[in-house]
Amino acid sequence: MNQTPRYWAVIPAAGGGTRMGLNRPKQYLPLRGRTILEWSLASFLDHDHIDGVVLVLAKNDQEYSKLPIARHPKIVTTHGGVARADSVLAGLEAVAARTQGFEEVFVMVHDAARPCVEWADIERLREEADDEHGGLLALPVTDTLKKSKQGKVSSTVDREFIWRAQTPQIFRLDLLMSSLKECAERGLEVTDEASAMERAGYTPRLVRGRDSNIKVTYAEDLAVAEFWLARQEQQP
Ligand SMILES: Nc1ccn([C@@H]2O[C@H](COP(=O)(O)OP(=O)(O)OP(=O)(O)O)[C@@H](O)[C@H]2O)c(=O)n1
Ligand SMILES: C[C@](O)(CO)[C@H](O)COP(=O)(O)O
Repeated sequence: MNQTPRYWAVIPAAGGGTRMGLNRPKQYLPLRGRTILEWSLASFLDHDHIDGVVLVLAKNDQEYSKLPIARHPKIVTTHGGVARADSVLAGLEAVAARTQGFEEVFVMVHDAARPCVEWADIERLREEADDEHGGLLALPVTDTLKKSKQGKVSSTVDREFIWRAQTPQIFRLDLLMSSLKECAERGLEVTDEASAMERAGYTPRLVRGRDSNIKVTYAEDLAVAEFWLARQEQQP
């Protein structure tokens, strides 16, 4: 049994991007000379500690094979499912098939729709959160939070302990797989990996991320992503 920890990335890219309101999945939209997907993959492909990247594509994906990145030796593809969690689980199974014989495998799950993630943040997350609890990039909220009832405020939420979850999220492969499978078996919907780990009793570490690591969800997010990428290019 090889005892050196190994690191893989899983990039779920099987969504349809319905909230963008366009007729193609948002991960293939152009942004500063590349697709959103290529930006989201870039820092993982450049990362020496990451052995491989599993890219999870929709079964009917027509676009990935046309990209130059499709020939990248570090990328393996597989097919996703109906919900994001199904796609992530498919990606984890592909990692498991390629890492047999390694005692400790960590996996970083990162949305294909977060193109502005920075290499340094991926590395900080890897260093700070590689125990059995894992961790995620996240940011404390800065707005006052209201709970609504029929369009009116029912209460104000104490924001002191509220953080916004981002990706990447890092977990031990075996623990994340079993946690996600358990949620699926119990019919529990989870919108990120940390939720599945929390339900299994773990306490993932919150590693401070950046405002720039946005998830491109609505059409207006494209200009924001463009702004952050331009700014990153200007930095030394
Ligand atoms: N069945 C799914 C659903 C989502 N995703 C991926 O999960 C990430 C975050 O999901 P989201 O922003 O919700 O993307 P979409 O599902 O594409 O968007 P929408 O909900 O607007 O349709 C994206 O990279 C998306 O491709 C996936 O791999 N498989
Ligand atoms: C995983 C995630 O990006 C963390 O903020 C988010 O939960 C994905 O949510 P979506 O509803 O699939 O866009």
